[in-house]
Amino acid sequence: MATTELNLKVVAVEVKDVRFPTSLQADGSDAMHTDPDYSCAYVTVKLANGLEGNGLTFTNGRGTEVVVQAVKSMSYLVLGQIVTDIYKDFATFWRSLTSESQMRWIGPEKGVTHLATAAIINALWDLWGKLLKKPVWRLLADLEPEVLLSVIDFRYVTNCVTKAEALELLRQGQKGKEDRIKVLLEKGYPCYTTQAGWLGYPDEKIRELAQKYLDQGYTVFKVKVGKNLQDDIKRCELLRSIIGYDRTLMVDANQVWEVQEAIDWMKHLAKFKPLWIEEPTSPDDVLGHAEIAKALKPYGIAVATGEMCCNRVLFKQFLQAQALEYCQIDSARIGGINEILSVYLMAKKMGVKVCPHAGGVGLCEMVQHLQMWDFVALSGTSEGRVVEFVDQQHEHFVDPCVIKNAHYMAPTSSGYSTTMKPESLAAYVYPNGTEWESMFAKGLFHDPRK
Ligand SMILES: C[C@H](O)[C@@H](O)CC(=O)C(=O)O
Ligand SMILES: [Mg+2]
Repeated sequence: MATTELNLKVVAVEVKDVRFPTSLQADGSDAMHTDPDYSCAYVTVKLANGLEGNGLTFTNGRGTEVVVQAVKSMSYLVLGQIVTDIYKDFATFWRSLTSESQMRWIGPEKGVTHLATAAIINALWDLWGKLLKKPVWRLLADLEPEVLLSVIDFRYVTNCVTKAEALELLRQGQKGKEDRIKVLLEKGYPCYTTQAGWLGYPDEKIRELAQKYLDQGYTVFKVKVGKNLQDDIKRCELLRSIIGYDRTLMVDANQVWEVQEAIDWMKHLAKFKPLWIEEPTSPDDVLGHAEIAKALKPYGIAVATGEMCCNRVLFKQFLQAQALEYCQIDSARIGGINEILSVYLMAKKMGVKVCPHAGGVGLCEMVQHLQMWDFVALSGTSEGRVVEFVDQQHEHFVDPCVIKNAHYMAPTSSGYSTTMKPESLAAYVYPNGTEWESMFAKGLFHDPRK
């Protein structure tokens, strides 16, 4: 083996359980997840030459330990590989993770194994960007359409989009690409905020935050609903009184309702003119979402979902059944970029707008790259599209997302913006991090080691 190849050998795959005590302030709370501790399984893939790729999947508190174990169980598939061999036939490598004969049984392609896949795959994309010295959005945009397609496993989606159709869509996307890159570098990509709308926040905090983000130039806001109708009405009234009716409001129920309940509840909130109801019911209920979408159409309310959609197959069904009008891909739930690209391609073919989810550790950092690639090289537009922005945990990243005038600025550093600061890892690794030790000592959380 040549020395260059040996330098590119994966010599270690490490995973850390990293947690933040967000439940203390009800940050990130919704009707279903009332006390989330924003967390991640943080993966580092190390090459013999010392270069490292970092990837993560978003989790909530205790669930992290299960994902960490899944990453450990799958890491043998990455260890010892020459990383450039992976990139030469990335779709095959991706399938080797998702179809590993024994691990597959506890998925397949969903839940913990798929979250672990996402963390590993995200680390490999970060590494690819670092090797080529490009931010991932640019790496994706620079790949020839044929090469880009070679990373995608089309198994199970060819009755929605074939490889040949995908190639055509990508070729179309090449037209005007350089101009759009210029626009992106200058203006960035539009975002909305959920920060003023967490369910556990008192009214005064909502008022303050809504005003703060309004003053910063935000025109699109999302608020959590679904626990108590009278409270929802009060919260929507409050937000509308601050942002007015010229700006956009969305509501998010995080899966708490039955199908009919969702329809009835939303009729009461229709007067607040929400653009969409997000996750009205179970994330697996394609036909239920279709029923809700049909019933709420006359009220001008669209259905958005996807942050807990488990894989490309379910996204395909949502699209085929016209069960969503806004497709909310999540950068860390389905199997990483390779699979997410197939969802973008299906959404493009079906004429559905992608408005990514980003409430969680590192999700804003990653998802900006994907939506920027879409703007530059696939959909060719940001019209009617917006990426979520949640102002949490960015300070722990080496290359955090940058927002100006309610737009994500295009990242310029190499990689996927997923590298966390060593001092943050030392403080928040669970349960031995210095911050956790101090919170246990203060009695704020139970120490699991006792
Ligand atoms: C538990 C998470 O904070 C969730 O509420 C995020 C979410 O639904 C969103 O950002 O949308
Ligand atoms: Mg949501």
